[in-house]
Amino acid sequence: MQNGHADGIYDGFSSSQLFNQGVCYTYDDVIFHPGHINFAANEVDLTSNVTKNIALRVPIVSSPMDTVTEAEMAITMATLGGMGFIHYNNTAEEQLRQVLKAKRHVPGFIVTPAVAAPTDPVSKLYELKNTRGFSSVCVTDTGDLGGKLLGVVTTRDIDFINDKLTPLAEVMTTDLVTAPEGTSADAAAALLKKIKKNKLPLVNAQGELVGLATRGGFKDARNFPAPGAPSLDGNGQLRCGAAVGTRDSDRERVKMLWDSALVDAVILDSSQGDSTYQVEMIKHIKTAHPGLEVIAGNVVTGAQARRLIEAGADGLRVGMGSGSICTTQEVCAVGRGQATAVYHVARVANQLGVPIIADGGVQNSGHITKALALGASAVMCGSLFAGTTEAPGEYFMINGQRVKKYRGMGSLEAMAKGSETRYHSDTQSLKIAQGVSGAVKDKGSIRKTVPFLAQAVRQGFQDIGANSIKVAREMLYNGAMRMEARTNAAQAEGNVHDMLAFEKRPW
Ligand SMILES: NC(=O)C1=CN([C@@H]2O[C@H](COP(=O)(O)OP(=O)(O)OC[C@H]3O[C@@H](n4cnc5c(N)ncnc54)[C@H](O)[C@@H]3O)[C@@H](O)[C@H]2O)C=CC1
Ligand SMILES: O=c1[nH]c(=O)c2[nH+]cn([C@@H]3O[C@H](COP(=O)(O)O)[C@@H](O)[C@H]3O)c2[nH]1
Ligand SMILES: [K+]
Repeated sequence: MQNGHADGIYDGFSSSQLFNQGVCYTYDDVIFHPGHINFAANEVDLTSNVTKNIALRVPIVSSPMDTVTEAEMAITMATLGGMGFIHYNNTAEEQLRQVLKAKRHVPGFIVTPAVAAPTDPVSKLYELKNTRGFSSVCVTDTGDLGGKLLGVVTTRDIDFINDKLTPLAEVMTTDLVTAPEGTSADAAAALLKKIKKNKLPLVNAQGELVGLATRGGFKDARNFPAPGAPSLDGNGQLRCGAAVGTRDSDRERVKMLWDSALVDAVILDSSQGDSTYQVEMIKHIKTAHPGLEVIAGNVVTGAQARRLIEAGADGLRVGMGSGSICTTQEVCAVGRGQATAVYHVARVANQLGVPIIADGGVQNSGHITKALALGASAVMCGSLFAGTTEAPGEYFMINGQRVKKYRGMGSLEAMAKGSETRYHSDTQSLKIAQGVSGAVKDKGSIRKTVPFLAQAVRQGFQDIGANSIKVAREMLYNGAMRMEARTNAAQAEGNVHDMLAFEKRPW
């Protein structure tokens, strides 16, 4: 037997013993016993399903929140082997635009190229340089990606232009080397090397700008860990999901996202998913768009899970009140400790063949290992990815710290933005906040964070003695995975202590 109970004396608890004592635990309360290692950490296979039919090499997804996931986050998550879910605190058209942008993106190319109109003034480039660090801009007839490419302006073109209102059309370079749509990132990099230019616009047969490769972008990529295989759909496009509600207008939204963008999965976004609204929506989607994966939730009990699975859910999101910005447990007195919620929902869902996503409360790699080892097939993160380069919004300063906004989707501020569709028409006239709004520190790019998180999780699985999520699952349910709850003192001991000064850098 694994984990040291060969002599018949049981050390620690099995999962079913630990989680059936009338106490709910969260990640920090629980600790695993080490198992036996007979494989390298690099050999640990984290491939796992986020829905019945979508597997991810890196089972980490970004939350559908308006300060976490728009196209840039979704593109980068999928490029790294994970996946992003576009929020729906916007119009259906805006959400579709974001999903399309992600689905059409080719990994290796610039995610959000700077594009201007020929009538835009030279000052526009200075503005782009200040706000986004760009030193050049593509000029198209519409001023947007998808418009006919007319030229490129770099800072070199405008160095000696004194009148900052001069239209870009007068200074742009029109003699351009371009590559056709469909050029691979490797071919684009090779061409840039050969032509000794900084920019390579991609154009389609109509001469419209569809993408941009830059020398800086390829050079930059070398500073990050190699991303590995991206998460792709059957057509070779990046995977991308989206959140929706359960109102009538959401049926239209889902239809648009599916018909126009082949969105991979929709999340029915609610704090309490066990409702007739969700049951009906799941049935509607599975009938109207059978190829589309539906993730329902959120739930925290086996009974809730069973109802949504029986309605046809392809995945479940688990967590109520565990999020860093959540006040649901305080305001509504309903929820569950996240480790216990993950364990119990996973037990039911795994039996019924439906994967679950542990959503909220993930603060570090150890929490991801715990969620996956306790039965989740993927984790969803908000706060961990808020404040990164890829998160929506601009950086600003608070007390000398560079920060970005992060807010709960049930905060007054977020509701005020989305209230028209979501709350205005409701019977509920008094709005009660279930989340807060604030800011988080600049965390740099997720291109660094996600690979390191995945590697730390592989290391955790190695310590547990499981070389894959499948093996961990067997150990969880046959009692081989041993664990205990930690007292407050044991938790304190597990953290850094008795240091006068130290720097805690995870990687
Ligand atoms: N995971 C968590 O712990 C929590 C998450 N949140 C997030 O905040 C946002 C808002 O969450 P909720 O307030 O739960 O949103 P919600 O849209 O599910 O619920 C808002 C109100 O509308 C009602 N409602 C829902 N669908 C309806 C329908 N089809 N017809 C009529 N009434 C309907 C609900 O019963 C509720 O009273 C979501 O993004 C959610 O993910 C909020 C609280 C907790
Ligand atoms: O009680 C809540 N009020 C809110 O306003 C709110 N907004 C998001 N969420 C949920 O929190 C998750 C993100 O949690 P983390 O920041 O801990 O990753 C998300 O993925 C959601 O499940 C909310 N919960
Ligand atoms: K909370």
